This record gives sequence, C-alpha cells and structure tokens, in this order.
Amino acid sequence: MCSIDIEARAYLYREFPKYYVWNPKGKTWTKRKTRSVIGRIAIGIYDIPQLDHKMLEGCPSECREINEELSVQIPSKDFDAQSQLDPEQEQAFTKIVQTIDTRTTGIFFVDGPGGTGKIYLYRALLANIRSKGVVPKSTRVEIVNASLVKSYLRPLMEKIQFTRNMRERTDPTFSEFLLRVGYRDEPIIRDNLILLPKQLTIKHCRDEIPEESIIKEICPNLQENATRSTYVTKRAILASRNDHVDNLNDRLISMFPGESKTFNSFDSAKDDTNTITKKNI
Ligand SMILES: Nc1ncnc2c1ncn2[C@@H]1O[C@H](COP(=O)(O)OP(=O)(O)OP(=O)(O)O)[C@@H](O)[C@H]1O
Repeated sequence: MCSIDIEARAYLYREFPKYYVWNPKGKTWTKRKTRSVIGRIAIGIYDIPQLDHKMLEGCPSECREINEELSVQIPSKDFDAQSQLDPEQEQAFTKIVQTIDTRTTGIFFVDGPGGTGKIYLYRALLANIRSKGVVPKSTRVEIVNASLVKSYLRPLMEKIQFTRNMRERTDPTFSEFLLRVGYRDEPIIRDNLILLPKQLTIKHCRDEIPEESIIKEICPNLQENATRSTYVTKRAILASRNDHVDNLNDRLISMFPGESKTFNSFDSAKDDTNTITKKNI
C-alpha cells in the first residue's frame, strides 16, 4: 500500500485500519470514508443515512460495519431509558436527537465525572436511533478516537456537561468519592497519588503475594467455578500497566484447572509494557 499511496507511509501498522478498509473481494485496501461517530463521550452526526436493506443483500463483506451494528441487540431497558432520563440527560438527549431528526451536522462532547450517566444517555440514544431504522456508522477505532480529548474535532464540539451523580442513589459515599476524584478535589498525599478509602482496598497478609490476594478476593473458589461462564464473565481485574496485566494473567491462568494448550498466533502486536493508559482505573 505504501508504494501506491504516499499518505499510507505516515501511518503505523496499528493505525492503518483507522484510515484504510480491507476489501476482501478485490484483496485491496481502500481509503476509509469519513463517517459519523457515535462514541461514549463524543457524538458526531453527519447526515446519517436511513437503513436500506437492499444494500445488505449480496454484499456481506462490504457491509461488515452495517451488519455489525445490526447484530447489536438493544435490550428493552435501553428503550425504556429514554423516559427515565434526569433533566441534564434529557436536555442532551433532545439536543442530539433534534440534530439527527433535522438531518443537520453536529458533534457533541458529553462530559462529566464517573457515574453521571454518560453511558446511560448513549444507550438511550442508540435505542432511539435504531428504532428509527438508522444505522449509526462508526468503527471501534473511530469510537475510541472520538473519546480522545486531543481529537482534531475538539474545537468543533458542542460540550454538554453532566454534574449529577446517578450512582449516588445506591451508594452515596462511593459516588461522592468518585465526584471528588473527577473534579480533582480529593487531596493528593504525594506524587500525584490519592488515598483510596479503606472499603475499596483489599487486605493482604505480609507473607502473601499482592496479586494473589487480589485474585482470591475477586475470584473466590476459582477451581470449582472455572467452568461456569457467568462466574468468569462477571469478574474483571483492571490494571494500569501491561506488565501488571501480564503478571495477573499468568497467575490466574495457572490457577485454572485442566490441561493447558498453547495456540500460536500468526501475527504479533508490539507490547508496550511501560505505558500507563489514560483510561480510568
Ligand atoms: N436516568 C437514570 N435513571 C436511572 N439510573 C441511571 C440514570 N442514569 C444513570 N443511571 C445509572 O447510574 C449508574 C451510572 O451511570 P453510567 O454508567 O451511565 O455513568 P457514566 O457517566 O458513564 O460513568 P463512568 O464514567 O464511571 O463509566 C448506572 O448504574 C446507570 O444505570
């Protein structure tokens, strides 16, 4: 591709799918068209098309993104969410839906600390848009990029600020803590670190390895439950660095019962073990 298109030389291997789409029929890469973006905190609307089912017939590979969107099952509670929005969410919802209905262009940046209902709004929007037979076209890469504060689209975005913590109804102490962290009001103890409340921490004995204490707490009785899919899918341990993730993975996998098998991949991704991602931990 680099020999045909000079622009392609500027992109790293991992960035490539963001700018080019693989066409399996012709076995070629073609430039990705600029699409509308519906992301977690950034929502862009550019002339979203009505879904034409004829487009899907006989061209499954070209319509991969549409098929992917259609395969997302919208739970009925997301359709109900629209009637349960709080005033801030409702204002944002109305503004975004109006932009879609009037087929005008807009980019919205929905901002607010953890628990203020951004995802809830996104789900309500997606359910509403899908019920109108509109396919919001966006790739995972676009969604992630749209979430980046440094996006080149940032100056064009209309900012919608959420302030009310929707989690507080069930756990006010935790949600107040999250809001303080979100607004940077939680005191720093040293080196830009905050002190986590005791309830959020996991105790471990001096003679225990910290990772094992975490695994024990998050995955109790792993041996007996390892074959139960709901036990496995309902648990996650997040870590800020890839080397911590690798360490936890190795320990956890070694604790699973049964014989281990190695499947070799035909390609490899460059692992940056020192990067601390900006994603909330
Ligand atoms: N209008 C609402 N009515 C009832 N529950 C709501 C409403 N809005 C949000 N919630 C609930 O509040 C909780 C937090 O909402 P949500 O996950 O959307 O917040 P968020 O801003 O995306 O948080 P985070 O940034 O931490 O992911 C969820 O349990 C959600 O179901």
